[in-house]
Amino acid sequence: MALLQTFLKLRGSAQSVTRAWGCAPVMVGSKRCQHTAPQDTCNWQLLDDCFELRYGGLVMHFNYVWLRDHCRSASCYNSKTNQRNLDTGSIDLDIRPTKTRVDEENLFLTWPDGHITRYNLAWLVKNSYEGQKLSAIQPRILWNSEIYTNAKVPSISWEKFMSCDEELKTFLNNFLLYGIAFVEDVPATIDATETVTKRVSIIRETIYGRMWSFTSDFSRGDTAYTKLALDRHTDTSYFQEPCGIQVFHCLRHEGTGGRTLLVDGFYSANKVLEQSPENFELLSRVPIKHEFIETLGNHSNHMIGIGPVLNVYPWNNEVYMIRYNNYDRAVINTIPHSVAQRWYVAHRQLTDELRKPENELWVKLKPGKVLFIDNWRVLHGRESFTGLRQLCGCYLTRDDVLNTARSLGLQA
Ligand SMILES: C[N+](C)(C)CCCC[C@H](N)C(=O)O
Ligand SMILES: O=C(O)CCC(=O)C(=O)O
Ligand SMILES: [Fe+2]
Repeated sequence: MALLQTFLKLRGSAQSVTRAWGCAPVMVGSKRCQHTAPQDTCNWQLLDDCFELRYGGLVMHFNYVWLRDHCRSASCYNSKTNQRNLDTGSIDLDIRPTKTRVDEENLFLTWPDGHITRYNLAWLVKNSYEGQKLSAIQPRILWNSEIYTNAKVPSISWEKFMSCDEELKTFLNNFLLYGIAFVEDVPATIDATETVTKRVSIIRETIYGRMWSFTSDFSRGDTAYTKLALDRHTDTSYFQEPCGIQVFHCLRHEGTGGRTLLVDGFYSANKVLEQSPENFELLSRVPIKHEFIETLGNHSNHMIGIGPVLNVYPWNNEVYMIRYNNYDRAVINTIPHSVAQRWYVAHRQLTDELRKPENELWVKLKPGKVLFIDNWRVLHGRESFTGLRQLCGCYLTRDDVLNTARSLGLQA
């Protein structure tokens, strides 16, 4: 759908696209393609190092080995298992097609051994680098407190959530768009929290257990197990793959304070990108370490995670994960002194953005209200509190949550 929109948006500008040809065309062709707009033609050229295709307002370049590798014929690709049969290692790296033909909907290439590949033109648009570059892997709505509040995202109630797939789909759609979502009226027990969680996906067991429930008893070597305030952070930044989703359910609180703070890390990252691309680049290129060291009675834990603060897809600069935990950030020894100052400046800019009061969403978690947080995107924190407060929850594996979303027809 998104691609189709891109496609439609760009089509009008096709005529104005100009480009200096990289190398002398060997062969050119042109075909009016009836299935789109009347004047939507598709032009192609066999260049020395790639096949150039102009179609649907895009100028696309396909490497020849790529084209051979992506043959979807029955002998090259098993469409029952969606797996490649073709041995990529057997393709001549200097391969070129011997014949090219285009009809209304398809491109046909004949290879030196006589094998013919048919590519649907819309498939090529969708799967081209140029097409991919224009669309987001994950469409999102970046938010500050006002944007999120004005969006009036509805909470889903437990009964409907458990019984109706459409409700689960709405919930996941909101979760993917905003990075947070709530289920209300859940029985205030660990079991019910587990049930509601399993409706979404598979629980990720960690050093904290599967389902956990904690109070301020300092049973683990971490500030979370106290009554102290916690500044905004992502959890398990010290895992090589930080947990994708965090679930919180406050089962009881007899006291004051203890509100939960939520901040959209991608909103702030985007501000850094807009204001200072160099700072964004530093935060996305320079790897740092996070660490968790804990000594329990007869057992100890030492976790280390290495990666940049901002993890981005290099082809479109889309952020897909933020690691931000000033408590758990380890000694920095992965940055040469010549870069350290600039990195701290960049980190400060991101910190300033994350700390702007207008970016803070404060919620008081009450028994019955289960919060799902995208731990790769939305930072959480808490206000200090008094009295007995019991919080339960768990982590989810990200791949499996996205899998559920895709199975319901969502883009994830
Ligand atoms: C959620 N639970 C209480 C189980 C664990 C808390 C882990 C806290 C740790 N500093 C981190 O940020 O990962
Ligand atoms: O107590 C809270 O509200 C959250 C503490 C925390 O950051 C955590 O458990 O990960
Ligand atoms: Fe946390």
